[in-house]
Amino acid sequence: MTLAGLRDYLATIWAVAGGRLLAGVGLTALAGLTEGLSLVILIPLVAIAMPGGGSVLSDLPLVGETLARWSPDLVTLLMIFIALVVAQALLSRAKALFNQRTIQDVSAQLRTRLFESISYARWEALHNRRSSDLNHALTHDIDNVMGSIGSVLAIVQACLMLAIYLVLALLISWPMALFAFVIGGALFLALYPLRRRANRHGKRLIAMYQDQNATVLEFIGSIRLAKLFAAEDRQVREYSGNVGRIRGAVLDFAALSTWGGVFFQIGAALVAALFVYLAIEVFALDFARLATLLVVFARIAPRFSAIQENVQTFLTEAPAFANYRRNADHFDAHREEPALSGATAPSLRESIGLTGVGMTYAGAETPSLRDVTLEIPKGQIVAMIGPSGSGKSTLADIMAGLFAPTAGIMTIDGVAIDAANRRAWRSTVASVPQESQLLHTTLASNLRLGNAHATDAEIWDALERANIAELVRALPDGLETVAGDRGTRFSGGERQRFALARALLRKPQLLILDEATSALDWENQRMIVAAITALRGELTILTIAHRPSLVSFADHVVALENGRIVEQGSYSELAARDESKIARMISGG
Ligand SMILES: Nc1ncnc2c1ncn2[C@@H]1O[C@H](COP(=O)(O)OP(=O)(O)OP(=O)(O)O)[C@@H](O)[C@H]1O
Repeated sequence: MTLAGLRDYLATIWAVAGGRLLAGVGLTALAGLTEGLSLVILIPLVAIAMPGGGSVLSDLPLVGETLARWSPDLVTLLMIFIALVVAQALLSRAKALFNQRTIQDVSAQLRTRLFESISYARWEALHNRRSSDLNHALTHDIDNVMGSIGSVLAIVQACLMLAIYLVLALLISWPMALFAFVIGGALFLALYPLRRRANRHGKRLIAMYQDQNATVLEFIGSIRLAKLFAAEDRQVREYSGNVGRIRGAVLDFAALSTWGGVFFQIGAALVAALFVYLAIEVFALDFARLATLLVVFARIAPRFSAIQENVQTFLTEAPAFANYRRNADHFDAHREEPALSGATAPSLRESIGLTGVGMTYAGAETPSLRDVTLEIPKGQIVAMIGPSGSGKSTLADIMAGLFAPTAGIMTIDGVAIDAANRRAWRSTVASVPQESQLLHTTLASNLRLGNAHATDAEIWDALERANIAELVRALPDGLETVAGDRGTRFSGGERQRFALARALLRKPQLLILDEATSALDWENQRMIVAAITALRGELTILTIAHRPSLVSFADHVVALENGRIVEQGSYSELAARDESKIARMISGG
């Protein structure tokens, strides 16, 4: 993580949880103090048990004389001890809750913020991204950032506790305290190369999890395909290979990171042995102080290793914040402005115009559309035909306001569709794609995706128009029937008719059917065509089709080839011309 990255990381946490962080530090300090005092109380306790212990008390710096004068009895000391431990336990609990809330708040904010950035990004910035990478960014990356915040809090708090213990230890015996801290610090620094290597391993692991995530998502999306091609073996091999690599990497990581603990434990034991030797042989420390110092250091050692472990976790997990930042910035830079402002969609009263429209996809060498000029009067049904790859879907996406063309303009009654009103225009367009999906919820909720405020009467009207009302009426749960995962409860033709009903509920200014009937049998095609034909004059419709039966009802037919319009006219006019595309389609050429 670069310095600027670290500053950004800390500033982000501070912006969400600034005040609470300070309160957390305050609670930690209080908990540390009470814990420290509950240890110091050991000195008078041990002193009471020792003959002539009074002199031990009066030798203590700062509080010695007061304690010696007060000379508390055993029961009082024990009660103070218990009170301190109770206070410390309650303070530690409050601190843990504070920490958890800070972590959850930051994570909720980062997740929502990234989700928003992705949701409002222009389609150009999204359509080529692997969905598994987006999933990874929203789940694993943020989980890692949460983990790293937990370690930052733990590091800050452990440092604070160390400072408190250091003061206590200095009060008890400053030469011994200095000795222990210098050696402890040196041990910590000596383990730096180990931490660096662990960090590199951590980064490798993140990349592997990302790969695994992609494999799983692709697998789930293509189970049917794998079955059809009997390619389960390949998928299982790919997955198990990935799992095996992750297993190896995690074990390597564990082998490496656990060495830190081993070295630290051995180092701490050596230091403790040396410490006891020096305390007895060189500094001739009394038993009460030696025992208390040993207890204090016994508490300090785990804190040092906690810092060591948390620094390691931080270095492994904090790079995810850089990923988060890169993604959020990328999608923000492609934000569809003004996504949330009140830009209104141009209203279609006369015609949709395309003038010299061209489209070259990012990274593509040749344009997918060139110089398309077309006028679609309101209320007309326009059919688009052309071979595969001729640019039909690209043109439909531009007309739906999903993409901005890279050349030329699209107008509604002469008003240009641009960055400012493209999203508003899109919200008045409805599309029925080649294969419609339904969400795993009730039919009513699925249909209301088209129009959240649609009344039941409007829903039934749309179902009638889409030729599917009868089927819904026959279902025991009617509109409350759950569609099943991706709508598998219904056939492809039924799903298409639900999708058409959903599109109609939107009362769109333009309805786009992108090969909406191509996957259907004759009966289902007939039903959809009947539904579309009944909308003539009422809606402006763009339909993309391969078969003549699916364009014969159109008012106007446009043929595309290699991204250009090569022919257009009325169906009957084109059908009558021997050499026309339509004539060739009808004769099966
Ligand atoms: N995201 C993309 N990046 C690069 N090239 C693309 C992208 N999407 C489509 N293309 C290319 O643009 C051309 C037009 O594609 P498009 O999907 O519009 O054709 P189509 O006529 O709808 O084809 P089909 O009938 O097979 O669906 C094709 O050559 C395709 O490879």
